[in-house]
Amino acid sequence: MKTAGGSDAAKRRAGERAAEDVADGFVVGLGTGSTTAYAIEALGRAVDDGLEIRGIPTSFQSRRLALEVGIELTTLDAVEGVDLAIDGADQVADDPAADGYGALIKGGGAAHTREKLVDAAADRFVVVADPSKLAPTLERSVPIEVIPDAHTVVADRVRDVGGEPTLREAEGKDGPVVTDNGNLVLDCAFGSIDEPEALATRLSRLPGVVEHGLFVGLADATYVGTEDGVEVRDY
Ligand SMILES: O=C(CO)[C@H](O)[C@H](O)COP(=O)(O)O
Repeated sequence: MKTAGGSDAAKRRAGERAAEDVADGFVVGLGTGSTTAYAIEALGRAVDDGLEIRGIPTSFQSRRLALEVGIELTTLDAVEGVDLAIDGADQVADDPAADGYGALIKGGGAAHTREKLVDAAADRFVVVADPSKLAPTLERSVPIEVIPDAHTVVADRVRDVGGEPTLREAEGKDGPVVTDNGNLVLDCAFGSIDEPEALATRLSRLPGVVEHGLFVGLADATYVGTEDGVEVRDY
C-alpha cells in the first residue's frame, strides 16, 4: 500500500533540505520511503565530500540504500543517542487549531515499528513530505503490525473500537505482506480521526499489536517540498 501521488521534485526538495540539517559526527535515523530516499542519497553525496556520520536504518530498504551510497551504519543499542531522524509520512495533520497538529499516519511501507522506535529516540525528528500528504484531519487507514497468530483477534478488537481492518496483501507474492520483523499488517479505516492521541492509546493497549502507524507528538517539524521551495512547519 505505497502512497500514490506527490511530485518527485517536491519530495526531492524536502529530502535534500532535511539532509542539510545533518552535521559532522551525527547519528542519523534513516527513515523509509521514496521521500526519505532523497535525503539518504543527499547524505551519501555529503559523505563522499567528507561528512562523517553514522546512520540507523529503519527498514531493509533504507539499510540497502544507505550501504549503496556509502553511509556507515550502526544500531540503536550501540549508540548513546540519535541526533536527528529523517522520515516520511503517509499523512500529516496540518490544522494548527485542531487536536494533534503534526500527528502522522505512517506505515505505507510496513516499516512503522522500527521507524517509531528510531524517530522517538531522536533528539529531533523531521518529517519530509510533499503537499499531497497534508490534511486538516487524519483520515487514511492506520497500519497496525500484528504478530501472525493475533491477526484475527486484533481485527475483532479493531472493529470493537470502530475500525474496519483489512489484512494487507502482498504484490508479487501470494498471501499477505510480511514485515521486516516477520509480522502481518492490518490496514484499519477509522474515517476521520478527530482525536489521534486517544485512538493511539486505545490501539497500543490491544494484545497482539506490535505497533501502529499513528505517530502523535513525535515530530518536531515537517519539511514540505513544493514546486518552488520548502515550507517548514515547526511543532
Ligand atoms: O511510513 C513509511 C514507511 O513505512 C513511509 O515513510 C511513508 O509510507 C511515506 O513514503 P513515501 O515518502 O514513499 O510517500
